[in-house]
Amino acid sequence: MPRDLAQLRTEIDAVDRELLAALNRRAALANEVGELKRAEGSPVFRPEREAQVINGLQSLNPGPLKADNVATIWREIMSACRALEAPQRVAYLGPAGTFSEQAAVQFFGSSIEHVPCVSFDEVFQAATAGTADFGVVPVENSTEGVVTRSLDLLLGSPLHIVGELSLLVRHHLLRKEASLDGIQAVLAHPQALAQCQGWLSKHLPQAERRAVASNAEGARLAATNPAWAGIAGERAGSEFGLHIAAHAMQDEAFNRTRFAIVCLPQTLAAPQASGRDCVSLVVSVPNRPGAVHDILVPLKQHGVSMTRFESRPAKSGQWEYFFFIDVQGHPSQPHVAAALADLRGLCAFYKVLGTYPVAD
Ligand SMILES: O=C(O)C(=O)C[C@]1(C(=O)O)C=C[C@@H](O)C=C1
Repeated sequence: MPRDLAQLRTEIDAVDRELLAALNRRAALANEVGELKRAEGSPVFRPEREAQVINGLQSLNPGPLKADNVATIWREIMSACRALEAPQRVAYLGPAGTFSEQAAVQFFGSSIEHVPCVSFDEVFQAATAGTADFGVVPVENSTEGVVTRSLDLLLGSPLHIVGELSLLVRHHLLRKEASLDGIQAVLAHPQALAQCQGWLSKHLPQAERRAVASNAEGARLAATNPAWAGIAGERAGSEFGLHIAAHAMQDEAFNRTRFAIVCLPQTLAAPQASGRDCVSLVVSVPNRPGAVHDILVPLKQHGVSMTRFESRPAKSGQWEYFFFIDVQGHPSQPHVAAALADLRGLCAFYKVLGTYPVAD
């Protein structure tokens, strides 16, 4: 005879009790790990170990839970265990509801201490001064290209990149009404205004476009005036009690933003090779013909793929540039180490920004 709803729920309750007991045994073990780490002064967050745990469980998973669910659930379990070892403070461009906050939670899980900042500069300052353990900053958008301020800050900062995350960014038009009627101004971060410019020109050609410090700030202001709308994600909409007047109005359906996770070198050693890694560098070359071409030759000679090549003015007034380069691989691989050593010899300035596993 098939079991009825009450019987099934009784069984679910029993399984939940087993899960609760098992999770608390796990948390107690993590507490002990935390004591060991405190005694030896080593970092709490070990992304390569967390990746191993998730990959191991996914390969053992008999279903019906999907592999993605296994990853999401264990990311949260490990986030909670990590927080027992020591709270991890993560700085990002706030206020609550920004895509940067979403990226922070997606990378670290939700058991973090939030350090919302008013600018990317403040995110770098917080992580450098030690008021945050990590910073999360956008570095590139698939529609608008590089986030120049983040690159400029990376160049001059002691922080290094220890991870990245690629977030699907869906912008919604948020306001106190669910319609487009009577909107006089649209308030958002300049990046979001740029990512939605086609839609705005078509649907709200008369509305003023007003740049504000963050999308969540635009949403917060839109909640104070019915003639204003913000552009932000769902998180900001629910944070400020706004309606979605237009859904996913970004010009590119698959609009993604890449975020870098940064910290001081002593907070986290460069991750060991994961098998799918990347080295981010910033270099400058002597001002002579062919110098840019020359730095690419070692990569070709040693068979190393370059996945990014971005230039930023050196701000010397001399038409000199810094080049932000990402190459595939890990310095523990001899061909990568050889290519980087040769490249370094050709540069007037050479700085490794970080070695980390690439995001999906
Ligand atoms: O294995 C460790 O080093 C732990 O601290 C345990 C644990 C976990 O919960 O599995 C928690 C935090 C680390 O980032 C990695 C894993």
